[in-house]
Amino acid sequence: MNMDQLKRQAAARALEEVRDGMQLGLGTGSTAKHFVELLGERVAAGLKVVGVPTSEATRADAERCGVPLTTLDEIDHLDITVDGADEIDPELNLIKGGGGALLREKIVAAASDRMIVIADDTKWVPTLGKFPLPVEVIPFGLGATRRAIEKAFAECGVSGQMAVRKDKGGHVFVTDGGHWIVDAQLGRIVDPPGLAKALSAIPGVVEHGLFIGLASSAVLAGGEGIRVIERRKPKGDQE
Ligand SMILES: O=C(CO)[C@H](O)[C@H](O)COP(=O)(O)O
Repeated sequence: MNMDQLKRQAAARALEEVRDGMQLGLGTGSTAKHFVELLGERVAAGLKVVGVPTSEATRADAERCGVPLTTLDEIDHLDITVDGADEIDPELNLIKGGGGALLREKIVAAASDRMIVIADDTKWVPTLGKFPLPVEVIPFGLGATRRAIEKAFAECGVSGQMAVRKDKGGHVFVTDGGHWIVDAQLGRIVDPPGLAKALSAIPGVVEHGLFIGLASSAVLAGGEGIRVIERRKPKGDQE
């Protein structure tokens, strides 16, 4: 089975949790796209759900697949968000933002009763950090923001090269919110909750790709089948 088939399997397993009448957060990326497509098939067969997309790309996919959409202004909570991840550790802390949608993804995940992470099992790591950590920043004052980020890294025992993300054409990548992303090659993040807190305190940092205490479960598809890992601590508990 190839990687894409594994991603689709994980998406199909998460879909089993969806019930009629649910309000769903729709993630971004190649794995989340499988979920939206499979959800669209269920909607065509009569399932009643509404979704909040985490990016303009997912909005377009959901519209194409016939999934009815709403916003977090029109509804007061989401039952489940299903989204991919770039890395998942045994505490179900995540690195997200490889697709650049981390800000909306975090807003949507935080508004959800449950967040189910779907991935092929190569995303499962003992320690976060091999995947470059995305930090979404305001372009104004970027030099000052970068220095503050470096200081936060040093205080949290990590260091590494930082680069402003570029698109395929070599232009600065601009997020759906109009911000830029700095990707930091940290290698090994020893204290993800501590680093998340330090980055969140920096003026100029809009959001970062550390998702701490947000995932309720992870569905990992691999050569030997599907593993579902449940978070031990309640949602929002960062200790
Ligand atoms: O965080 C994300 C987008 O901002 C994605 O969930 C993450 O990059 C995983 O993507 P994929 O499913 O394509 O591997």
